[in-house]
Amino acid sequence: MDGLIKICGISTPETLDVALSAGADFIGFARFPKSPRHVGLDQARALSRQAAGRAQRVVLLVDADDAAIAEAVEAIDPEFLQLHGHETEDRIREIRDRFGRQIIKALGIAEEADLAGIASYGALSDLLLLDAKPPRTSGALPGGNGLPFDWRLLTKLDPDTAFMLSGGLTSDNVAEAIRLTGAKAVDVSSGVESAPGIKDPARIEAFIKAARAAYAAKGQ
Ligand SMILES: O=C(O)c1ccccc1NCC(=O)[C@H](O)[C@H](O)COP(=O)(O)O
Repeated sequence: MDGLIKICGISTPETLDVALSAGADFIGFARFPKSPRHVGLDQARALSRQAAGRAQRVVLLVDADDAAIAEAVEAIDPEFLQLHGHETEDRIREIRDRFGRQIIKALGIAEEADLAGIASYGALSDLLLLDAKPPRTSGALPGGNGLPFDWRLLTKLDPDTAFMLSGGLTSDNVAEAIRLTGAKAVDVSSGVESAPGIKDPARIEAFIKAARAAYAAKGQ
């Protein structure tokens, strides 16, 4: 896992094309109706076909039941399921075994104590996503809030810990985030948007260019 970039919350063929052409490694499709990035099944099916073979397709789910996972898997045929809720270790095992897809488990980080979950969730995940904890305000989304956490917390981790970093990343701060945390994969949503749910082609290209340059500077 080296030098990877995920663009999350893609919902149009035009912005998908920009992300793929700019070299995104992962494309995330949100299946969470409260999200401004939520995609319907038919829309997701078409976008997934467009991305097939060009990037890893990720379905983002929040505490989804089996029926919701099954319909997303049927429509999108994703390589990865991203679990962005309060899924327990047992539930993650069950989802992995039942649906046979690679797992990205998101873990919210706000303070040092939150790092405790990294070992156990990391062992159950193909990729562990370290994201900012959502704000406590009512109606806040579980992710995609454009808020960074204190990246210095991650400097306490064993340097061999593999994780994907997200939360408030932009083309302006992604190089510093990679340099400081040693992240070998980064994920962005709000930072490549002009408004919630509206992806901006120029920001997608700028983000991918900045992340690639930062990885290259580290020889990745
Ligand atoms: O993006 C959403 O709308 C969303 C909704 C519910 C749960 C997770 C969500 N996004 C997860 C992601 O993978 C985002 O890329 C990640 O949280 C970073 O978001 P941002 O800080 O906006 O870049």
